[in-house]
Amino acid sequence: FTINSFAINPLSPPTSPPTTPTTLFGTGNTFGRTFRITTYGESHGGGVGVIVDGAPPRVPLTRDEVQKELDRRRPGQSRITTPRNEADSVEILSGLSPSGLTLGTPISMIVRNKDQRSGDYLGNDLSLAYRPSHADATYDAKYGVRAVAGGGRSSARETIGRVAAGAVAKKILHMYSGVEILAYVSAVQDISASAVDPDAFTMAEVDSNIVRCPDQEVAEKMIERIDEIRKTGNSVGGVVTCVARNVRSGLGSPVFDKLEADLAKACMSLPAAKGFEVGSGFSGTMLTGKEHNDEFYIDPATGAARTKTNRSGGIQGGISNGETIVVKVCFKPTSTIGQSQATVTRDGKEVDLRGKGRHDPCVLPRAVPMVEGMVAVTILDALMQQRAQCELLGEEEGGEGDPRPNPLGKGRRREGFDGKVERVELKEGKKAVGLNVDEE
Ligand SMILES: C=C(O[C@@H]1CC(C(=O)O)=C[C@@H](OP(=O)(O)O)[C@H]1O)C(=O)O
Repeated sequence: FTINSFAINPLSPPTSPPTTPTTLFGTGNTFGRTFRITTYGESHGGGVGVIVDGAPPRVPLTRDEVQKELDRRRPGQSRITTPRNEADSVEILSGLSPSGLTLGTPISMIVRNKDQRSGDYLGNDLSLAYRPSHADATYDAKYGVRAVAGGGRSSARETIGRVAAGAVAKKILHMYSGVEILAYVSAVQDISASAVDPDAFTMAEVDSNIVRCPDQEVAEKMIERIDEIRKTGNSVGGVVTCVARNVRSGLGSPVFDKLEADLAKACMSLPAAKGFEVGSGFSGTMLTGKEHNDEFYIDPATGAARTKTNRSGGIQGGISNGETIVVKVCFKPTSTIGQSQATVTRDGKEVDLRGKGRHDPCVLPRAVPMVEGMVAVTILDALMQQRAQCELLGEEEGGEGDPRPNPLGKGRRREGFDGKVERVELKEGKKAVGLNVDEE
């Protein structure tokens, strides 16, 4: 039994290319190209974790830095999250020197499951019938077998590996250029926080309440709503907004690997994610081009090219432009609820099923570190590719030999800029009204 062997007859050359190992790469457990993460483990198995491959060597990394992020994600942290009580204590098994520097070799991190209660799933209705809108039915359709207890790989526990990898990526990005990746809950159902400044809110503000919304008044209303819904055995969804500050320009590879396409895949692969937006997103369709375009100007403080507004969400043409990256991810209401709903059994009978066990009435507060982690992994991967391809010969952005005459983006400064912004007239600058000049 061989999958990759390809018999080559020297007299009749092959008409199609041989199957390469990469064409088999469809199992879905790995994300990233240069900074690559592979998660593993089921919700009720021995443990869950991640292998991070491609991290640069000589980065100081402590277990506590990873644990800090996992503590923000762990279950049982408040009355509005699942009561499953896990400390989610991480062990770093490989990839670190005795003095705590990354070795450049795979970093393996594991969290052992401690508080699984498989009796919530096994030997009762949940083992026979599919939870409506959960991954139960589709996993069975795909594999013909599933980890009934706890939902296996489809459980939010899988995100432990992503958050741990995200902690490593965040650290490296911060060391590189002070990149700061922060998310918050911007909506729970129709209750939304619209006055949060993407450049100003802090992690301390986000984490100062159990729903993780930096607008305290709105946070209270969100918590009230989740409490109400929790008491009825039901669930609600909402939106996480994530910003990445101090990201340099030039990240993202046209055409299929645009930064926003990679970010969308990263975020949409989180459990319960159902929608993704960059910058103005869907609301941008209400504006005209004249209203929507982010006009450029020269920043009088730095001489760099900047945009006056940021409807692009920091990405133009699939490439970062040096402004703050802003994305939104929407999460559906948790599918496992304590109310009875119509469904079917594995052997094709119609039944009513009521969810059992311990579940989040709203996944949003715990989704915050998950989104941050995935955004960090994606941006670091794009940064490493940029350095590998476009700056291989040393022309680092803003460094010696940089071929770009004027730097782009908020964190940049034009060499020798004297604070005087020059203004010139282009030949046809004022004339053009309407796109089709021939019609005039
Ligand atoms: C435990 C976590 O979330 C779990 C996600 C989840 C699901 O169906 O996705 C079901 C629950 O698991 P269990 O039934 O084993 O208690 C949640 O508690 C976690 O994220 O760490």
